[in-house]
This record gives sequence, C-alpha cells and structure tokens, in this order.
Amino acid sequence: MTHHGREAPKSPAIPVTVLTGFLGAGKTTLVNHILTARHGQRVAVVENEFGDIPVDNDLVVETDEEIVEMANGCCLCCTARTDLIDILNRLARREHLDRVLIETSGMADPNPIAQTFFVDEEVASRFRLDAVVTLVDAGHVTPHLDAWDAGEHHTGPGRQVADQIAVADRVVVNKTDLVEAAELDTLLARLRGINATAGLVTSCHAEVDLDAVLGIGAFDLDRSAQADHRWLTEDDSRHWHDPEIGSVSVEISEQLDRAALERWLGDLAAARGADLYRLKGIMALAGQDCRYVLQGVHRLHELRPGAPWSAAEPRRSRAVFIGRGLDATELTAGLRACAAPRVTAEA
Ligand SMILES: Nc1nc2c(ncn2[C@@H]2O[C@H](COP(=O)(O)OP(=O)(O)OP(=O)(O)O)[C@@H](O)[C@H]2O)c(=O)[nH]1
Repeated sequence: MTHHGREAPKSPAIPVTVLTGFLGAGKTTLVNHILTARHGQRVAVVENEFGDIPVDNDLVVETDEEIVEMANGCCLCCTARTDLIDILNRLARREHLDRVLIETSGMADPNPIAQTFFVDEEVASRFRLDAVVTLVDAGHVTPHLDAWDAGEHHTGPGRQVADQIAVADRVVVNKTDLVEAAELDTLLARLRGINATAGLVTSCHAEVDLDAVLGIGAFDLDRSAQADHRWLTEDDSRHWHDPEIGSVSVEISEQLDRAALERWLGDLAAARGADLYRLKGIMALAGQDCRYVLQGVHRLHELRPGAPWSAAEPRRSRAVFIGRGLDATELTAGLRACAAPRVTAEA
C-alpha cells in the first residue's frame, strides 16, 4: 500500500502467544492472570472450545480493555484454521492491539495453529508467533505420561499430553500445591526428558511472572538457528485424536439444589473420576442471586460464586463434561435430577 507515493510505514507485528495444555491444566487461570495484571497492554484473547455450549468465555474475567473472540466448534486444529485466520485478520484492523493470546482447547494439537502464522501471508505480515506456552497439571499429568511410556500410544490422551509438552517453548508446571516436593522434582526431570530446550517454570494457580510467558521471542528470525522446523511441515500422522474422548454439553432451565448437586458431583467423581478429564459450567442455584462457577478435573471439583445474574439473563445452568466414554443420557439425567424440589414438583 502506498501513502503519498511512498511505502506506508509497516506497523510492527503483533506478538501472539499460543497457550496449550491438557484439559484443566490451568490455561484459563493463566489467561485471567495475564488479563488482570497491570501491564497496560491491550490484549485480545482467542478462545477455542471443545464442547457444544461455550462456557470458557464466561470463565474468563471481564475487563474493559481486552477483547474476547470465540472460535467455537470442534478443535481449532481440525476444522477451524480458516476461522483463526479470519479472526486474526479482523483483530488486525483494530487500533491499539498489543498482544494476542490464543487459548487452545485442551484437546488441540497446537502444531497447525502455530503453522498458521507461517503459511498465511496476511497473518504472517501482521502477527508474529511469540511462543507456544504449555501448561502442565502437576497433580494429574503423571498417569497420562505413564500410559504414554507404557506404549498406549493410540488409546489414551498420553500422546496429546506428550505432544503438547514436546512442542512447547515454555512449560508452566502448574498446580504445584497438589504434589510433594520430591514428586515435583521427578516430574520436572521427566518433562526435561520430553523437551530439553523449553524453559520450565512452576506455578500455583498459574501465578507466574509475565516475563516468563510473554515476550519469549522463540520464533524470532534472528534466533532462527533455534527455530523448530516441525511447524513448517504438515504431517497428517501427527494429527490425531482419540475417538473415544468426547464432550457432553447439558443445558437446563430448572434452578438446581446445591446439596443435591454437590452430592451428585461427588458420586460422579467417585464413579467416573478417572475418565472425567474436565467438567465446567455456570450453575443457577435455587435461592442464589449470582451464578455459580463449576470447575472440575478428574475427581476434584469446586463450586464457587461468580458474577451476579443480570436482570435480563435467563437463569439457566450450563455444563460441559469432557472425558472418555461419557454417557450423555446419564449425565443429562443426573444433572436434571439435581433440580430444586419446588421446580421438580411443577415439572
Ligand atoms: N489446586 C489447584 N487448582 C488450580 C490451580 N490452577 C488452576 N486450578 C483450578 O483447576 C481448574 C481448571 O483450571 P482452568 O484454568 O479452567 O484450566 P484449563 O486448562 O483452562 O481447562 P480447559 O479449558 O478445560 O482445558 C479450576 O478449578 C482452577 O481453579 C492450581 O495451581 N492448584
């Protein structure tokens, strides 16, 4: 484009951080940590969901200056790379954008996402990939890595977990509160075995120094000797998902009884915890004026008060369950059975 016969000055490329990590590792927690830190930057967040009902955008903190864009549907890596290009090109037209964070779904292979920054010219001219940051759940990753080591390469999520660690420029080992020091040391050594070059940082509730995750410059041209050329070669054999892993979304209009919900969640965790990788939702509890945020990873879950319901908003509960061999009918019926008694009697 010319301006008064001269080349218009090119604005500097906007750095993009791809946040990846298995379900529940702490990606949204890290996004919120970054958004709420006092860095004075305008940050756009691109969220990708695994599940029919978008929940993640409700879990990301609301701030005035940041923009949240959604890329719904299946994994970004399978179907939505063109969506990502469209979103980025739209974002590029905005003024004052300092940085983009892409939070991938816990099931996504970050490889094709990162490739987008090299293969699409328009994107490449506006944005530069800063780094792939992989979150690891210190409390839950070990069984996945054990399965991977045991050769279960095609039957479990171990491959995704190992891939996400392998492609990282920085690994954030989160949830250190869930493990003893010795266990953490063993895990760190194991992670170095999978990826010897990525810097490792540990965190609790993803509270890391921003310098540890932003401005890494892993793909800078002047550091190209270190660049990982796997990004530039499309290899379909790496593009794999476990067919048994899926998501079940449930949306119900009845208000829920908190005690019944807690009881059901406890039973579900006991019976299906190993296969229930992730559980999250916005719950409408009877007698409460605010939404309740439900978060779960395997057998652990928490239900805590969130933002108040706005007057116009229907008080509905929405939940997404992600795991292996989940039974949609059973989950839907289970959640419905938690409806507060008064509402059940009217139904
Ligand atoms: N104990 C503990 N819990 C944590 C920590 N960090 C995050 N959590 C909790 O773990 C749950 C999952 O965290 P998220 O940030 O939503 O994880 P995520 O990777 O975005 O999850 P997906 O979107 O499902 O892939 C939430 O209940 C968090 O509050 C931590 O350091 N320790």
